[in-house]
Amino acid sequence: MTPPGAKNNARTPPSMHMLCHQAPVIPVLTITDLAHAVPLAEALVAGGLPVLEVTLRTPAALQAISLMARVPGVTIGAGTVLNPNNAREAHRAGATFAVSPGATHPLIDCCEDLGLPLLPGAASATEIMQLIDRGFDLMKFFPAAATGGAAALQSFGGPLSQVHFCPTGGISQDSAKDYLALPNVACVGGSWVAPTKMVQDERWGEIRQLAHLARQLENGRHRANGTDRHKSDSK
Ligand SMILES: O=C[C@H](O)COP(=O)(O)O
Ligand SMILES: CC(=O)C(=O)O
Repeated sequence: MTPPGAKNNARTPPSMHMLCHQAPVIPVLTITDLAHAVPLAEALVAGGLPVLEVTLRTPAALQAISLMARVPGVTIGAGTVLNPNNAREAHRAGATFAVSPGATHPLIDCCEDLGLPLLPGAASATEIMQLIDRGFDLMKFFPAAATGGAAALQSFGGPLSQVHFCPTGGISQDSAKDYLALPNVACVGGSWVAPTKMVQDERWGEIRQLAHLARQLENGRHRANGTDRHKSDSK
């Protein structure tokens, strides 16, 4: 239910749908060393994953977003956006979308004011319904594996079929297939394409390979979730 005082005009903008349909996987990145930001983004985009989420969990995150935003072909978003201040900082740094593990009305209102597309998180039918009330039809499902995985999303697809999801949390190259086969999954998010040790060791070629494998998950994506769908979303 929209509480008194909360604005009513938030919604999932068409651009957020388009981002989620650009590639089957959005890498979720936590950057500790700023020197890794650009080569990491280059490796991921070269492997076929152009939409990246940098979590605001490290002191380097905002500067990393600014640097990665300038890498050709990359669309950069901020993750772990928990409150209006996080949203404003991410927007100022150059993030073109925001991702949150949950959702609050102040965060939704702030992103709406900034014109910053938001992918809000939900993990239960009630949370999904509250976001539908705020106008959203595309959400993060977090923590995906721990909250019932693909089976839970399949069940939500019955009563809440108007909503599409980007499940994130505990997803691997293997389990991603089960999610992407569902008609209500737009894409999945995950850190497996940029493992911490591989980033620390600057093994960019291997990360590009992981991204390339993840891109191939496109082949098992549900037909309604292919690149054709976003054309109708953006009308
Ligand atoms: O906190 C979780 C991140 O959003 C991504 O989850 P993951 O590391 O399990 O892929
Ligand atoms: C986990 C998550 O949803 C985030 O960091 O944005």
